[in-house]
Amino acid sequence: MLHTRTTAEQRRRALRERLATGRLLTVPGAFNPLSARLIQDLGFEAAYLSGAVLAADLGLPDIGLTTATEVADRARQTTRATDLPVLVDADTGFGEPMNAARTVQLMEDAGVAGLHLEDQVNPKRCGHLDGKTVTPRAEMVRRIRAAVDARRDPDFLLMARTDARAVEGLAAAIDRARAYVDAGADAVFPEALADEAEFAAFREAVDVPLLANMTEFGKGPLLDARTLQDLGYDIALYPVTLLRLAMGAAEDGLRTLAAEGTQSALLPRMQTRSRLYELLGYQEYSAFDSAVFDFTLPPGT
Ligand SMILES: C[C@](O)(C(=O)O)[C@H](CC(=O)O)C(=O)O
Ligand SMILES: [Mg+2]
Repeated sequence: MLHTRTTAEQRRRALRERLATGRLLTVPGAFNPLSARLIQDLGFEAAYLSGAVLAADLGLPDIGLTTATEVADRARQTTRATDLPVLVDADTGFGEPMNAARTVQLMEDAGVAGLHLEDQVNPKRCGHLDGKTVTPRAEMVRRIRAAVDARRDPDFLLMARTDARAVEGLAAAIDRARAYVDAGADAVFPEALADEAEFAAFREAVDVPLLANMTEFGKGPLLDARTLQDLGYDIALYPVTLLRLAMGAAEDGLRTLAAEGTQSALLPRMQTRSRLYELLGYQEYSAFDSAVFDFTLPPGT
């Protein structure tokens, strides 16, 4: 019902154990808490909270306008709706290394399983935009060390993202990733790699779990799960996929409604009331106390 069944510690452990299997973990981004539940219901084993999606959800571009507490609030809402481990996009850590430290504790308190911090300067921008600027390597190392020191649950996953590929080239990005691992990062997110050979080079050079960002309409190729598994990647991330699908469907639907004056033609594309109720667990609430409410649904709804 209202509650989930696992603790934050159990989910963090589950994510660690899942990563240790060496099998590719496919992680879709939830665009709201309900979609996190859908991700769980369809058998995925982790969900992502994207900075780009949260910003877009608020009608903002992904240029560092959202705050640590806004992200933590959404994270808490999300972890209440699913038992899956949730990985959170913590951008640059929202300021100085001490802000990154506070961000780690906020996210631990929000029940998430891990986060990634990137080496862009503040304010950051989407990793697939041009004109990014990265911090000096030593600054990012301080950011990571501060995050590691702040972490209270050793299973909380701290992932370092480097945006250096697009700024300083592949070799520099790899050097940075190694330095970030030495500083205590548990996993690495190499952003905006150009092709499969670059994915392979990164794998060759770095010893910790690696995340492949399969975001659409970006700078990199969309590699399928088999290819990523063969390349030795650990996480395939689909950060904005569900939002793009949902917004595409919403836009089409609005056009149809405006043109036809009724939504009737759209019904086959809609999630039905019964499917929504199934996802929300209505039956369980009703079984708990049918005096509170009961319901029957007409067939086909
Ligand atoms: C992964 C990412 O950081 C995100 O916020 O989801 C974005 C995704 C995107 O803008 O497509 C990024 O790659 O910077
Ligand atoms: Mg982001």
